Amino acid sequence: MRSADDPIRVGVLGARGRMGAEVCRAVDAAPDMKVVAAVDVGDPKSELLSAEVLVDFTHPDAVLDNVRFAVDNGIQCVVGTSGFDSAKLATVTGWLEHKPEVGVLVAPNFAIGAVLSMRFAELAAPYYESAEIIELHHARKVDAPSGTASHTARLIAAARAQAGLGKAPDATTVEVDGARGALVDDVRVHSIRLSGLVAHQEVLFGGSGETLTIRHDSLDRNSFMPGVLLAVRSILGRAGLLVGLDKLMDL
Ligand SMILES: NC(=O)C1=CN([C@@H]2O[C@H](COP(=O)(O)OP(=O)(O)OC[C@H]3O[C@@H](n4cnc5c(N)ncnc54)[C@H](OP(=O)(O)O)[C@@H]3O)[C@@H](O)[C@H]2O)C=CC1
Ligand SMILES: O=C(O)C1=N[C@H](C(=O)O)C[C@H](O)C1
Repeated sequence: MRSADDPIRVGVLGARGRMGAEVCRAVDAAPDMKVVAAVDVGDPKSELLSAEVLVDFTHPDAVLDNVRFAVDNGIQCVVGTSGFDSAKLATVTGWLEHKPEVGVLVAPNFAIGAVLSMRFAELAAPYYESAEIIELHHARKVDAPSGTASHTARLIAAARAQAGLGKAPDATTVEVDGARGALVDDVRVHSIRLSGLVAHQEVLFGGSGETLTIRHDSLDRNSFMPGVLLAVRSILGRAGLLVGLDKLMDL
C-alpha cells in the first residue's frame, strides 16, 4: 500500500517507442510518480506487476492483450494506443465486469488542444450540413485513419443524429477509388502521411455562405505529456472504462 507521500508506481508498455520513451522521461521528471518498469517487445510482462498504473503506447494489434494483463492483475491502466473501435471497447467492458474495482482510460489524444478541439467539433456539428475531417501525421504512423479522427467523426455523427441531420450533401458519382476519403459513421476522413509532420487535424464544417475550420497541431510529442500525467494521477481510485481525456477534465 502506498502512502500519500510515495510516488505513483508507473509501468510503461512500448517504452522504447516514440511515445513510450517520452512518457518514461515525463514520468521520471514528475515529482509525484516514478517509472518502475519500462517494457517493450521481448521483455517479460511480469516486470510490470509492481506498478499501480500501466501506460500503454504500443500497437493497435498488441494493446488489447496489454489491457487484459492490467485488468487481470488489478492494475489501473491508461491507454494511448490507437485502433479502439466499439467492439474493442466492449471487450474491455466485458473484462471489467469481472474486475469492477479496476479503472481503464482509453484516450484517443492526450494533447489538451486536441481534446478541446474534439469538444468544439461536437458543439459545432449540429449547426452545419457538411462536415469532413483531414488528419495529417508523420509517415511512420501504421494506422489510418488516426484514432483521433475516428473518435472525432463518431462524436460529430452522434451530434448530427441528435440534431436530426441526415447525410451531408455530396453529388459525387464519378470517383477514383479513395478520392473522397474513408467513411467513419458517415463522416468523411482524409488521411495525409508526410515526413516532417507530428500530429495535426482539421475539422471542416460548411453551411449556408460560411465555413468553420477547427485545427489542432501537435508540433512535438511533449504536447501529449501533461495529459498523460493528468491521466496517471486521475485514474487512481477510478473504476470502470473511461473513453477520452475530457472525462477527467470536467469539460
Ligand atoms: N493518444 C495519444 O495522445 C497518442 C497516441 N499515439 C498512439 O500510440 C501508439 C504508439 O505510437 P508511437 O509511439 O508513435 O509508435 P512506436 O512504433 O514508436 O512505438 C511503439 C512501441 O511499442 C512496441 N511494442 C509493440 N508491441 C508491443 C507489445 N506487445 N508490448 C510492448 N511493446 C510493444 C514497439 O516495438 P517494435 O517497434 O519492435 O514493434 C515500439 O517500440 C500508436 O497507436 C499511436 O497512434 C501516439 C501519439 C499520441
Ligand atoms: O500515431 C501518432 O502519432 C498519433 N496517434 C494518435 C491517433 O491515432 O490519433 C494520436 C495523435 O494523433 C498522434
